[in-house]
Amino acid sequence: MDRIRIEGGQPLSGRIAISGAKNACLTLMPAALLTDQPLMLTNAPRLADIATMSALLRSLGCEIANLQGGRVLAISAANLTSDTAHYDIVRKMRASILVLGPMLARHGRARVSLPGGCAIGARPVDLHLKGLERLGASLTLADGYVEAEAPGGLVGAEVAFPFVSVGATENLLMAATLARGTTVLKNAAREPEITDLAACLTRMGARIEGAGTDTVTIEGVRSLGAATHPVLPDRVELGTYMIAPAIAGGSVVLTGAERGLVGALIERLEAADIAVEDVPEAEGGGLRVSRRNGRILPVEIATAPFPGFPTDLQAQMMALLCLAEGESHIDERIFENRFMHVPELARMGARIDIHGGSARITGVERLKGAPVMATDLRASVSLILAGLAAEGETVVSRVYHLDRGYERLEEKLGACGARIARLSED
Ligand SMILES: CC(=O)N[C@H]1[C@@H](OP(=O)(O)OP(=O)(O)OC[C@H]2O[C@@H](n3ccc(=O)[nH]c3=O)[C@H](O)[C@@H]2O)O[C@H](CO)[C@@H](O)[C@@H]1O
Ligand SMILES: C=C(OP(=O)(O)O)C(=O)O
Repeated sequence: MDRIRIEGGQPLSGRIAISGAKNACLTLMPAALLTDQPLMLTNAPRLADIATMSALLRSLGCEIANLQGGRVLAISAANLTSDTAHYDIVRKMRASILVLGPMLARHGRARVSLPGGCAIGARPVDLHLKGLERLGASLTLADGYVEAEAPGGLVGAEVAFPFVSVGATENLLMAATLARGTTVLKNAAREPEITDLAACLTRMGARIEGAGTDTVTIEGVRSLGAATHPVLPDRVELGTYMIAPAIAGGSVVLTGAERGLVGALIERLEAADIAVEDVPEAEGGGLRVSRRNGRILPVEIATAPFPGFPTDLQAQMMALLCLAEGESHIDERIFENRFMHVPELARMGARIDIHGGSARITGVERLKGAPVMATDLRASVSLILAGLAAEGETVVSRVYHLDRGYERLEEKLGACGARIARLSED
């Protein structure tokens, strides 16, 4: 298993190009199941999770061509050969559940393994299932699989989510594009990935209004067609690399970055006395993030659905606040067990107390390098960030978690002066 070694204490300077969004691509790929015409996704990230979604779609009979070294995915679901998403793939990645809505909408039948819990929480999919039932699907559970049927096709309905779910909104949005009549999704997620999915579905011929607000209306159409769609920039990768110069010192320009994707992060970084500036288009555009002289200021954070502070940046922000002058607080309100990075950060000298979903972080003057273990995707990258600032050597093991969501991480940070290397082992 590969490990990543970091020699900390190097201020960063340079440019980092932001890749296409993992979480957008993971919902755009299953959208291809809605049509027998090709869907071409440009600006796709090259990540383990994308390979897993490709494997899942291929297991259903999709043909996928990786063009331009995987930057462009050409997906055809013209000849589906299976209606079953098997456990051995689904267990690797929860986003696999996103094939359920599109398969059911186009074929009136789908069998998808239930994903099961994961490190950051139980993560049930009840909202996905109840929503599809509202559209007329009949669902049964057998052998750990959801068996879904709608032989006469799905029928539009009002679906009011009791709380915001990104995945359930995506599954229902896709399913509703081919349902008979009008579907109204209430209390829908407003994440940029939802807006991107709606834009792609619209290019394919879907009729959608209100994406990006909490009420989305979909007029079902008989069929969808071919489209080419660029995957939006990855706001979690962007946010992670914005925190890198904040914690390590220096100044980094993030290209392909959009302020609107990370508004809540920018607001908290500025409160912590980190400078975030727009780079003029004439100079290539993007955002410049710089550490000011002196200590980081402590801040209060509560994670929330978009446009609130994203749970996917909570661990990275906690790493930064370990070095603040004073006491910060973080409330994790989306997932019940998303503090696995805390004991690892503590091994590097951080002072963090956890009470339920709340963390109190008492800033220390410096962190010290240590061998640490990655437990999930964002927890792993918070250890990389801490390692950039720490004195001495940090070695992060189990980096396969990182490879799910960060493309060429060592290269991107190394180009800005970080002393970071992958230790490959067979
Ligand atoms: C592939 C992808 O896009 N993953 C993102 C997506 O995950 P995902 O779509 O799984 O997250 P949700 O927004 O659905 O989850 C929000 C909360 O609702 C709960 N819940 C969700 C569905 C359901 O049927 N029942 C239920 O109880 C979850 O356990 C969680 O506590 O949004 C999360 C919240 O922004 C991000 O952290 C993930 O990176
Ligand atoms: C939690 C994440 O992904 P997933 O929903 O695929 O587990 C993430 O991207 O941080």
